[in-house]
Amino acid sequence: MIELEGLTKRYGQKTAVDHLTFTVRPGVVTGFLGPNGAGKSTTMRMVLGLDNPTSGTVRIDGRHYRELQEPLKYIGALLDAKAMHGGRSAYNNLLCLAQANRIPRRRVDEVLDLVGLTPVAKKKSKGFSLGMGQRLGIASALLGDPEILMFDEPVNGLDPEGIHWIRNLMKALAAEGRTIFVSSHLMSEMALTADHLIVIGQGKLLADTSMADFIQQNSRSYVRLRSPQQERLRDALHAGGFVAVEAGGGVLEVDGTTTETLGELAAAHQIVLHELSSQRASLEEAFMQMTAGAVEYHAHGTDVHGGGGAAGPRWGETFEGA
Ligand SMILES: Nc1ncnc2c1ncn2[C@@H]1O[C@H](COP(=O)(O)OP(=O)(O)OP(=O)(O)O)[C@@H](O)[C@H]1O
Repeated sequence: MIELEGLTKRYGQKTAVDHLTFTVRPGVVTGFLGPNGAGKSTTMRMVLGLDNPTSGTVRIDGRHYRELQEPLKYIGALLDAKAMHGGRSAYNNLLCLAQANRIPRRRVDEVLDLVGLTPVAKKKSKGFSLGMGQRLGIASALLGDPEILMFDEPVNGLDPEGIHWIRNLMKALAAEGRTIFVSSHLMSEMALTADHLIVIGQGKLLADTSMADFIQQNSRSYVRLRSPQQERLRDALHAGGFVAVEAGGGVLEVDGTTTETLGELAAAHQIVLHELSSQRASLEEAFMQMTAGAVEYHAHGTDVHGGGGAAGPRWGETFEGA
């Protein structure tokens, strides 16, 4: 378990992390989400004692990182995959780490096998592709067989096969009862991986919620209808107490109902339908719209939020306790 209490980090005038209080629990994958510059990496560095908080505390199973003896056996982390010694082989990188932490040599072979790097174990890591580097970083995180694992943007720059592999690995580690904390700025990726979400924007906690609740609250579902008898359809919907919104191209959208209900309503009025479909707005869109007010670095001259802009609802207005 990782527990943050009022965790704050200031760099001069800049508050990178602002009174964060939350708990990362075992047995599930917890996604740590926020736009670029939200403070995710700074938070993770403080968890590992690599940065000192300005105020507040962070505890790993009740203790500060510095109080842990042989910390790799408690918590493993992938923060910067390039942190490895490029002139050493993958095997020697891991062996040095193992020896410094009194971890048996055979564990090096085990983790190399686990991440699929055995065939290139003797190759210098500076020649590794981004994906191989990520795998080596993950091998080092797993070396001490820790109960807690933390990954900072692990799928950055990976190909689909690599992304799939990391996703399944994290799920499998959580299923073993471990605490998995993984950061990303991509909602779509988190939706496939995480069971729980912590969302921050400009260093502040915006949401601490289960993925199921997040999806339920943020992905609008509606029914799409098209008919050559649009006027009659609109009247029938209105008479039935439904609010139909015109979406252009002869399409009507109706919230809060099902295709079954509307199909039967149309049949009862003998209205011909050319389309009757259930739709769900993308979670990525909802995330971008909701974090719009907390985005630090906007692209100039383009609307990076696909029209959502800062007018969308803000995080924290949607979630209690945020
Ligand atoms: N050493 C530092 N000195 C000054 N400012 C810093 C330092 N480290 C981080 N910051 C600032 O703190 C803020 C949070 O940065 P951080 O890297 O933690 O965000 P992030 O959520 O991990 O972003 P990204 O998704 O881009 O990696 C940013 O505004 C960043 O510029």
